[in-house]
Amino acid sequence: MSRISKVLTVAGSDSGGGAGIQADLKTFQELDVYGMSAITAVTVQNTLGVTNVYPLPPEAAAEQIEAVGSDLGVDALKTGMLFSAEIIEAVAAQIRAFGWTQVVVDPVMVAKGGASLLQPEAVRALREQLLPLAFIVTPNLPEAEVLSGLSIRTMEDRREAAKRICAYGSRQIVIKGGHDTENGDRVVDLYYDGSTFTELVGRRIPTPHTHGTGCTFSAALTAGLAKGLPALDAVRTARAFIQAAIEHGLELGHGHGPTNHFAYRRLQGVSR
Ligand SMILES: Nc1ncnc2c1ncn2[C@@H]1O[C@H](COP(=O)(O)OP(=O)(O)O)[C@@H](O)[C@H]1O
Ligand SMILES: Cc1ncc(COP(=O)(O)O)c(N)n1
Repeated sequence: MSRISKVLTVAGSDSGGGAGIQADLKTFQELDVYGMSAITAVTVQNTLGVTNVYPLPPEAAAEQIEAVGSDLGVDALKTGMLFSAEIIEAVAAQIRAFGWTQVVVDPVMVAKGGASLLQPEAVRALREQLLPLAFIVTPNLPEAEVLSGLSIRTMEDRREAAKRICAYGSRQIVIKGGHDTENGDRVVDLYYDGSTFTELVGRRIPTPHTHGTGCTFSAALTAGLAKGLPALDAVRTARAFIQAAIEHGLELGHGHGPTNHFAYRRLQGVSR
């Protein structure tokens, strides 16, 4: 077998299996990369919501990253739920120490049910410590508003927010459009590489089962980068992966169900 790409997720655990570390590892597996994890927090969560969050000590995140980085090696990594400024600082310090550049920052702030996954006072650390290390940052619309300080109504607002967020140091950005219900039957993600904007337009699937869409998207993007895809191609693959996963949602649980991580591979007819 040719050399397998190695991918690390630094994120929170979702006991329900649809978001966080669990979504990331499933996505990595489906995209034929070797998945590793550094857990930052354990959430008590199902499709109905998050009922508790147990953050781990910042050293726990740092030591897990050190363990995999020093032994197995990391071709690309993503960050998800980081919860506190102290964990962000510990994670950023490891990324700097290893000199990793293929870094996808998914600036997770709030779960779909409304529970906070990032302390409000940690936003500054996210902007100042982590964004300068990001190859691509992937906020949803509410996260883009917090990071840019702008209220985003129009595509023009979104482009301005993208520029402002990139000014913190991220090389590229995708502002995801899942929360924008003004676009009718379209969902539009906006990609910006520091000079050019690209709108990725997909069909909006009318479903409540979108738990873990952001995690899954950023995990697929990270897998693509690890395999050496150019950034925009990795973004397009991640869009296709999440589109299939939402379209063939599993309808599990009694609330916002998870997406279907098997769907993309099955639709591609890829066999291993
Ligand atoms: N109903 C939907 N139909 C199709 N694509 C969607 C839908 N909801 C979200 N997406 C896609 O899923 C990804 C995650 O989007 P979003 O919901 O904005 O992020 P988050 O899960 O971080 O809140 C994006 O690529 C977005 O376009
Ligand atoms: C542990 C954890 N991390 C992230 C999310 C956000 O999920 P989404 O991808 O739906 O925004 C979540 N609900 N739980």
